[in-house]
Amino acid sequence: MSDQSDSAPYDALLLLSFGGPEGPDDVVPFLENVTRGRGIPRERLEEVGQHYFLFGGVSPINDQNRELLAAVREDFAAHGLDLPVYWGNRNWAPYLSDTLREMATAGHRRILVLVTSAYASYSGCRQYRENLAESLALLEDEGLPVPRVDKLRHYFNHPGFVRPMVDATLAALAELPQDVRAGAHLAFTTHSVPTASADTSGPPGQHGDGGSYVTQHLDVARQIAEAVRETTGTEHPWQLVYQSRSGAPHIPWLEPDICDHLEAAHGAGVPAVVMVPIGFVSDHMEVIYDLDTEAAAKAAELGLPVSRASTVGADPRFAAGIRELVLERAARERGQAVDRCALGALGPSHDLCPVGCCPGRTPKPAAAGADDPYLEDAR
Ligand SMILES: CC1=C(CCC(=O)O)c2cc3nc(cc4[nH]c(cc5[nH]c(cc1n2)c(C)c5CCC(=O)O)c(CCC(=O)O)c4C)C(CCC(=O)O)=C3C
Ligand SMILES: [Fe+2]
Repeated sequence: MSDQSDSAPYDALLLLSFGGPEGPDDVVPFLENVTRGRGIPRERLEEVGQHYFLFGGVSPINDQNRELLAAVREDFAAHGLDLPVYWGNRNWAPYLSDTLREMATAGHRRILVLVTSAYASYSGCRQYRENLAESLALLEDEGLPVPRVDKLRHYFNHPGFVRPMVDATLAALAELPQDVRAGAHLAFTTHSVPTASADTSGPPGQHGDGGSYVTQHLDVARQIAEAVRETTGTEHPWQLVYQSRSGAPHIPWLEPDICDHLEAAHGAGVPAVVMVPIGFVSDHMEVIYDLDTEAAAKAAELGLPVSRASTVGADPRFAAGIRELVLERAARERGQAVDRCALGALGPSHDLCPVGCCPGRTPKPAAAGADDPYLEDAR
């Protein structure tokens, strides 16, 4: 076993997230940051801006990341792990490049990165790796030392992620009226992405038919449904569905959408649905608008009872899982053999994204993978 407090060779952990607006004046510039060069129709942007304005122009995501940071720091301290934890975002302050500059200036040279997305996909993995490469290039231009960055493996099947989601699903089931509870179906939801992007998610050997993105979500959904059956003694039929689609209508994205699914379920006589947003790690805007507002309104219109499971957020078990993943990776970087904890059928994910993992539409340099331009030593 690895030393419980040895995170060497790493000297810092970086929480890397999406970012969100913190007031009405932030909404438009935030959306411009998100959609720069991504060809999202103008009407969709105006509509999404309204989602934020409905909540006073504030996304809950930044506060949720502050809570996660606090939980991770608390967990590290309680376990004698002396590793500073920083936070940077792709689309809003604190911006990744500012945080990395601060880290490099503070003397950090080996940085481990945790992204707030548990799965393989361009948006949830490679795009963050591109953001890291861009920020490192900026440091280089500024004449600052360029730290080496590594990214933690995908944690979708780590108990620190799965166990809180099981409990959240049980709690959401318990919220349903008793007379419809036993017949409830589970709708596991995640962000829709273009099918072309899903099909090329994960390492090249896993491309095709939804790629790693869909396979990994199905693995989590199956585990949660199975754990719920073991606990309640009731088998709840389940399906993986999608939400938050944003592309132009002629481009195929993963389907069915949660709202269409609710309508179909109601039409088929399903008495209630529990929505389980396994695709997200906190109850941010995609959850509180797309599920709690839009899908809930659809369900109310249909007269279909629904409830929604919470995401892991700052659950102490998630923080503990992050510590375990940090210690695991540190030990492996030191050349030590360690247990690599993973539930479900897929096994622990790769440490280093191989060449061709989750490609974008236009090739860009990406850090923290086999094709990292800043990786001097062959690994
Ligand atoms: C896979 C995935 C995740 C999960 C993994 C992860 O967490 O990273 C995710 C998370 C999030 N997405 C978020 C917000 C947005 N995503 C957008 C647009 C898009 N997302 C995409 C994918 C994903 N997105 C894609 C393929 C697009 C199309 C444009 C493009 O190809 O890039 C847009 C533009 C407007 C629109 O919705 O069309 C917004 C505002 C927020 C913040 C919420 C908050 O503020 O609380 C979060 C956490
Ligand atoms: Fe998104």
